[in-house]
Amino acid sequence: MSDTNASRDSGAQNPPHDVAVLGGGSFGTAMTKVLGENGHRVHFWMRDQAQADEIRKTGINSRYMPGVKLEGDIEPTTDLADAVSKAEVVFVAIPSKAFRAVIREHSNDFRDGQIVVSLTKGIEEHGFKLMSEILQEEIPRCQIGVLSGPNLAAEIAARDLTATVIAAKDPDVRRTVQDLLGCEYFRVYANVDVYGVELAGALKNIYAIVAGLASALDMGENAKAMLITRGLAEMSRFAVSLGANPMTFMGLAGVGDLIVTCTSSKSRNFRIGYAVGKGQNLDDAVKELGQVAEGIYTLKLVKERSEAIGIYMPLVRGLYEILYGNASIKAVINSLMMAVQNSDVEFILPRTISQ
Ligand SMILES: NC(=O)C1=CN([C@@H]2O[C@H](COP(=O)(O)OP(=O)(O)OC[C@H]3O[C@@H](n4cnc5c(N)ncnc54)[C@H](OP(=O)(O)O)[C@@H]3O)[C@@H](O)[C@H]2O)C=CC1
Ligand SMILES: O=C(CO)COP(=O)(O)O
Repeated sequence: MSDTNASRDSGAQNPPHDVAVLGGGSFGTAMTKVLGENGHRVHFWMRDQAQADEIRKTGINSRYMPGVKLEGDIEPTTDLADAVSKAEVVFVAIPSKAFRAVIREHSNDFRDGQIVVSLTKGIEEHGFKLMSEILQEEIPRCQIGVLSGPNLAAEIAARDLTATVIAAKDPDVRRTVQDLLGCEYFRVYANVDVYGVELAGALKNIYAIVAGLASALDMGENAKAMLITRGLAEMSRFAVSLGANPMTFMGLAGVGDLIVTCTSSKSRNFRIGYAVGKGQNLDDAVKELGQVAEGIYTLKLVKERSEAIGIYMPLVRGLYEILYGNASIKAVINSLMMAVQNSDVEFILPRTISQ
């Protein structure tokens, strides 16, 4: 598949590069599309040979993005070592549950100084590790970045105007990723708070589930605004206690991503919450979704961790009781509404500790 000229008019002003995208799901496909349209040669790795064959033949990933045609110099492959060896920059969009295993199996294929960027918004079960920490452990000789923001895959694939954040310690990594991805419909802002950007992307999935529940229950607009804003207070309280910069939560990777996933049924996490709010059981909702909803795993890990370190997260606790403890939604809402009335912005007015 090679149609480089068709794509050079899409806004890319930089010379073409060889890049790799690992993960053939919705987000890997969306980012492959941006990179391909920007004129880069994309070594697009997935584990399913039939899927790679289909993309090579038709340009379409019908399982994850039906009707979306990938244009440009796209090389679908099931050979990860080959994809990585040819790439200057590697983007990883593999769900958090499989992330370490895939990287570890191929750790020798990465080169010294190669830029590796995680696109994954999740947390590893054992040790509460974020994906950039896994990359640091498995391929420490690489330069690592994290891309996160309000980035619904389907909208990016439709070339809807979108912005995201590249977080990396090294300014060259930030600039390289901005140059590779930026175009007339996709803007890449920079941040140096890697931990905050990455944790924000994982945490907001929990509140997207809460928002889906609220939508299923036909809650009013006031309630939706309350949930989003208190979600922001709760996730930033937790993240700051672990070392994130509170200001990151005012940016695209914080409040930006929270807004998009809490207000859109295009979010898979929102859809899970909506289904449960309509009475469907969690397992059936996940099966029916057929794609990853990281929030259901993140919820468990954050509940455990917040309790271990003594951080008050009433929405996390309430959602956990609904999804995993069989609590009635009505009882949880009542207990949240009747809790001690407290500080709005606790970075200005500290919370009253009451429990
Ligand atoms: N979709 C979105 O809008 C966005 C997603 N993200 C994040 O990107 C990450 C990936 O999500 P997304 O692409 O949407 O997920 P999807 O559910 O759309 O696709 C999952 C992909 O991961 C692959 N996969 C699953 N297990 C393994 C494994 N063991 N080894 C190799 N590949 C595996 C699947 O392959 P197979 O089909 O063969 O099972 C499939 O290609 C998530 O962390 C998500 O939060 C971030 C921003 C936006
Ligand atoms: O992270 C996302 C948008 O920024 C995608 O959210 P979902 O995984 O809930 O679809």
